[in-house]
Formats: sequence, structure tokens, C-alpha cells
Amino acid sequence: MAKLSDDPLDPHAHTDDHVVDGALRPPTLAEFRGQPRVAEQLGLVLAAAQHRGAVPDHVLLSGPPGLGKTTLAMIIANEVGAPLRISSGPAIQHAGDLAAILSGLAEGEVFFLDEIHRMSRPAEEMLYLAMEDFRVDVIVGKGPGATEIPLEIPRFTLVGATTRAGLLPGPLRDRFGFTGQLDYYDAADLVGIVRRSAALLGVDVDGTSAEVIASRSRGTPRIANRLLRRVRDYALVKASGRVTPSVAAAALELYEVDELGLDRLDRAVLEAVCVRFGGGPVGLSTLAMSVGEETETVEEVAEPYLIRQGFLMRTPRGRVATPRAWRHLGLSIPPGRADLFTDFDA
Ligand SMILES: Nc1ncnc2c1ncn2[C@@H]1O[C@H](COP(=O)(O)OP(=O)(O)OP(=O)(O)O)[C@@H](O)[C@H]1O
Repeated sequence: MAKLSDDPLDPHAHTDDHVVDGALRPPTLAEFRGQPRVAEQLGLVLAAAQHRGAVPDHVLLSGPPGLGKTTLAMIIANEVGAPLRISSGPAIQHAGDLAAILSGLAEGEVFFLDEIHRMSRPAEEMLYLAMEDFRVDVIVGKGPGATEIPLEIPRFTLVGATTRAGLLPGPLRDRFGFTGQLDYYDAADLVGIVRRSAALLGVDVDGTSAEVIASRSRGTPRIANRLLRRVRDYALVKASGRVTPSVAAAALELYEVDELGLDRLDRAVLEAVCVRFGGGPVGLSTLAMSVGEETETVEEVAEPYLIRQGFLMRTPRGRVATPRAWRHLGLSIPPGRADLFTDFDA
């Protein structure tokens, strides 16, 4: 579930900036940058549905937070000219909650269900029937006298979003006509997103400054937009509103975001593994305790990026630092450990 956080690099964090975030969402597939394969495939699904005069197939979008799942759901509704209804798995704990939403949909409406993997089991089973036959069975009464009354619902397009497609039960996954797996954005696409957002915010950001911001954004548009706003603020206060590459770098340094996109927590984690625990292996809860953070924060916010960047490894015995971690911290690998890394380019 979205949580409030002021960590500029937390991809889950929806700070009060999310009001601005909404204004930065591309409204059409043509304006959506990056994810070329998903965008093309989705475009085809929508165009084909329009040709057939039918409601588009159900769409499942999976991938890490902040990569554009909600944005794509809004684009789908916009492209087919249908209203959009938004809910999330944790908000639907009873099958009745789902029946109420589904029976209240307009014909052709797009129903965006975020965190679909966190829906309750009875609601999930009701969804199977709704997706396939546009029908729900409403149970009336209790105990032996309870009866199921079939209720027809309008044809709709379900757009399910999940950070982990693997957590969805097979029968649910199979009912989606199209699955789009979103991946981290490459630098060129992020530069494009930063420049588009800057124009919408009325900030002048040249290509090189946009690169400085993009390269520290962890491949995530939500982070890129957030860092852009921090750079804009810094430029306003300290540089008469002019964003140059050095102003962008100075602003991000002030917010403790380094040139690889690592923040204070990431570096604290690396330092703990390398220095305090001699490179590991160290268990997750010990590691979290040593940096004064919740286990979930270390596991969900810091670790995925550190692992993806090759700074950290997860092993059955705990977290282990790679040679890159020592190098990034400006430390040399202790003599006793160097032999462990003969497979790496140290
Ligand atoms: N391809 C894109 N082009 C431009 N901006 C984008 C793109 N993808 C995402 N964004 C921006 O990033 C922000 C986050 O996107 P969005 O809310 O759609 O992510 P999400 O995957 O739904 O995240 P979560 O699962 O955490 O809700 C949006 O405000 C949007 O402005």
C-alpha cells in the first residue's frame, strides 16, 4: 500500500507531491515514453478492440513501484474514451465489496485494481466469474438457507496491477488477455521524461542537466519527477531559477543522492555490511537493526537497487557485499576477503 515517506528515492513513497505527480502523467500512449514493447502491444490490444467495437481484454500490469502502472491504466481509459474506476486489493476484503463495485460500473468502464495480489480469497473467486462471464453470484442469507443469486454486470475492462506477478494464482493470471511486464527505464527514456516534466512545471532544464537527474533516478519515473522538483526548488532559492548541470548535481548532493542514485540509507547499509560485518554474510534483521531501520524498509527500499547494481548479494546465510561496494565507499577490500572474489573484476 502507498505510504507516506520523505525519502526522495523511495519508489513507494507518495508524498504530498503526488498532486503534482498526477499533472505530470502522460495522458496518451503517444506521450508515454519508454517500455516500447509493452506500449506497442497494448496499443494493438486497444486498437483491435476498437475495430471490433468491443470492450478491450483484461490487462495485467506487473513491475516495481513508480514505473507507470497507474499511468497506463489511466491511458487505457482515456484511449478508449471510457470512465475509470480505481480501487486496490487491500480495500476489497469481502466479496460483497467487490460485487458492489462491479455492479455499479458503467458499460465499458475501465476498472483499475492496484495491488491485485492482496485481495481476499473470496473476492478473488468472485472476480474469476466476473472477468469471464460478466456475472457475479451474490449470496443471500446465511447458513443452510443461503442461496446464490446470479447477477449480470456490465462488460468492463479490468486493469490489474501488481509488483509481483508471481504471487497471483494461476487461474487469475490466466484470465487476463494481455500481460505487460514493466521494467526499469533506460537513461535516454528517463532524460525524455525529465525534460517533458520540466516543461510542464515551467522549469528550463537542458539535456545535460536532465542527464544528471536521470542518472540518479534508479530507472524510475516517479523518482525522476521527485528529484526534478528538488532540483527546481534548489535552483529557485540558490541559482535564480536556472538549472545547470552543476546546480542539479549540487541540489542532489544536498539531498544526499550520489551519482549512482544511492542515498543515505543505501550507503549506511553498504557501510554496515562492509565495515561492521566485515563484508558479511549478515542476516537481514541484524543489518536493519544496525542501520536503525525497519526490516521491510531495508528489504523493499534499499536492497533491490543495491542488488540490481551489483553492490550486494543475497545468499542463504545472509547479505554479502561485492567488491563494487567497497570500491564505491572508497575502501579497499580487506586482505582476508579478496580471495572470495576471484570471480569478480575487483
Ligand atoms: N512512461 C512515463 N512517462 C512519463 N511519466 C511517467 C511514465 N511512467 C510513469 N511516469 C510518472 O511517474 C509517476 C509514477 O507513475 P505511476 O503512479 O503510474 O506508477 P505505478 O507503477 O502505478 O506505481 P505504484 O505501483 O507505486 O502506484 C507518475 O506521476 C507519472 O507522472
